[in-house]
Amino acid sequence: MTDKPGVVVTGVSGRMGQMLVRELETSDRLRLAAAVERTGHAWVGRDLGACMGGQDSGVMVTDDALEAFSKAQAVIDFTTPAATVAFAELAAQARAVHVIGTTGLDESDLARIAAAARHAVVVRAGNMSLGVNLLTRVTRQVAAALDEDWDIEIVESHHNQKVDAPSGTALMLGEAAAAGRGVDLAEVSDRGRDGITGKRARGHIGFHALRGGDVVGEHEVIFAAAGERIFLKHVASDRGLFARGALKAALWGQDKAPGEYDMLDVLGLGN
Ligand SMILES: NC(=O)C1=CN([C@@H]2O[C@H](COP(=O)(O)OP(=O)(O)OC[C@H]3O[C@@H](n4cnc5c(N)ncnc54)[C@H](O)[C@@H]3O)[C@@H](O)[C@H]2O)C=CC1
Ligand SMILES: O=C(O)C1=N[C@H](C(=O)O)C[C@H](O)C1
Repeated sequence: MTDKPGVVVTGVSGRMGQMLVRELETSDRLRLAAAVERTGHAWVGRDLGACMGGQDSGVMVTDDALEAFSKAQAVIDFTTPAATVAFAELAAQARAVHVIGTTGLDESDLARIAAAARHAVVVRAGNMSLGVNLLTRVTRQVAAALDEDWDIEIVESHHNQKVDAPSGTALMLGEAAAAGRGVDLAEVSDRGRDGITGKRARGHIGFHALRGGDVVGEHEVIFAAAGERIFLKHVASDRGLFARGALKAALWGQDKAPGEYDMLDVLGLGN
């Protein structure tokens, strides 16, 4: 028996799921309690270690999320919006800390997550890295210091398997820029441009998504004015970065009151 908090990894066969398992293997603060995949997935019912190409680990992959969550203190979830909303309700029932990395969540998904957070701790961020979260702070400061003579454009690049755009990180950066300017992002957001779009609207924030190869994640905020430009850029070259951030959040959440938190809270970067 161990007193390390137990973690359930959902979407365990995914890019982030497998990275989380690898990080948990070497963690001296947390342990893997269970591994969840979607019903019908080839890994369900098999030993996780063997599925990942190694020795049997004694952890069987399951599609019974509630049963898995009831054995753990935290759920780390990088899956899909539909799965994440369902898991938020189940994690709240199990009173497990729910760390959400899933992106592409819409307003109704966010409302259901907020409802679940009345009963349990939820930590949600479109990016779990220290660098990006720090970049949101810097973006907000720069946007606050500049007026609308400075056009703001956000460019993101990801691998060719990514299914949502703009990325969760790009939206975090857009929210930060809008907050710095004191405007509502929904009212000034321009998503890509195509055709006869007309001139750029003053004060708008543009988003552009590149997809290709195995790019882990790159984000750039460009402030462009007459005669000069400022570039703020973050490059992620290792998904382990996001997994380690998620583990930190799972541990941080253990003694917190129910509610919704983000990585700025976890990293102590303030709001
Ligand atoms: N916040 C952050 O720092 C990061 C967020 N992400 C986000 O995490 C999500 C996953 O990314 P990847 O791992 O690259 O995707 P992926 O497609 O490799 O993995 C997703 C996994 O979820 C599983 N899944 C889907 N529905 C499920 C269900 N109902 N129950 C259990 N498992 C289910 C899939 O079978 C798959 O194995 C995306 O939304 C991505 O944008 C990715 C990296 C970092
Ligand atoms: O899908 C990914 O891979 C990533 N998704 C997150 C996002 O949407 O910003 C974080 C990171 O950029 C990798």
